[in-house]
Amino acid sequence: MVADLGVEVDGGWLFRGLALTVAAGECAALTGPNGAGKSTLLRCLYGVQDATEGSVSVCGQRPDERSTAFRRAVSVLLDDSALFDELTPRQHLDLLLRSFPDAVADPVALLASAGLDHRASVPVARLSAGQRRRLLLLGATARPHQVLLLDEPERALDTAGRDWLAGLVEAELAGGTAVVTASHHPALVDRVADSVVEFS
Ligand SMILES: Nc1ncnc2c1ncn2[C@@H]1O[C@H](COP(=O)(O)OP(=O)(O)OP(=O)(O)O)[C@@H](O)[C@H]1O
Repeated sequence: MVADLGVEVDGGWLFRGLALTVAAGECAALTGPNGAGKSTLLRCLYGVQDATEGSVSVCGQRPDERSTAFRRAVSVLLDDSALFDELTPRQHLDLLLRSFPDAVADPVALLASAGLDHRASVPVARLSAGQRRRLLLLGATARPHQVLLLDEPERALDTAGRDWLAGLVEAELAGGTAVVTASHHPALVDRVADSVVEFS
């Protein structure tokens, strides 16, 4: 995935010499303090930020979020991932599944799995932060992908939501997805992840 990667910010190295390889069905967790560079690495992997040095290859491709082939291979939940306030969870999933006709997913079952069935027809603007997070995670996992990039997916989730998230990532791994996640969630870092990259 990455070799000898370095990102320089304001004349100093945020990180340098970073190597990371994640095989299909494996999960790498990125940990470390706020501001250490975890989100920056995820942005480099999705092609929305350039590294200063080193190489990045995801699914054999140079990351480029404008490339249809890349977007079909790599799904993502980043800091700035957003929803349409006026659309309902059901409308979001219908829209997504229309965009990816080969996605095998039942929106009713998906919403129920995330505990959102009773909020399926409520505009997103009226959902709680945790409910919006659950919908973003459904969106990221329902579309076709081989690689899943997650930035602190546990944010805003309650205890049950965090358990659901851990199960969701485990199911992704069982299905052969390669997962890279920045996380402070012990279940993801200590139990689910196959490797941990500690930022400092
Ligand atoms: N292109 C850039 N220009 C300016 N500053 C940048 C750039 N890329 C990253 N940074 C800075 O690098 C630092 C690392 O940010 P990043 O969001 O990657 O940290 P993080 O480990 O994900 O933190 P958190 O745990 O708080 O989410 C921040 O201070 C950020 O502002």
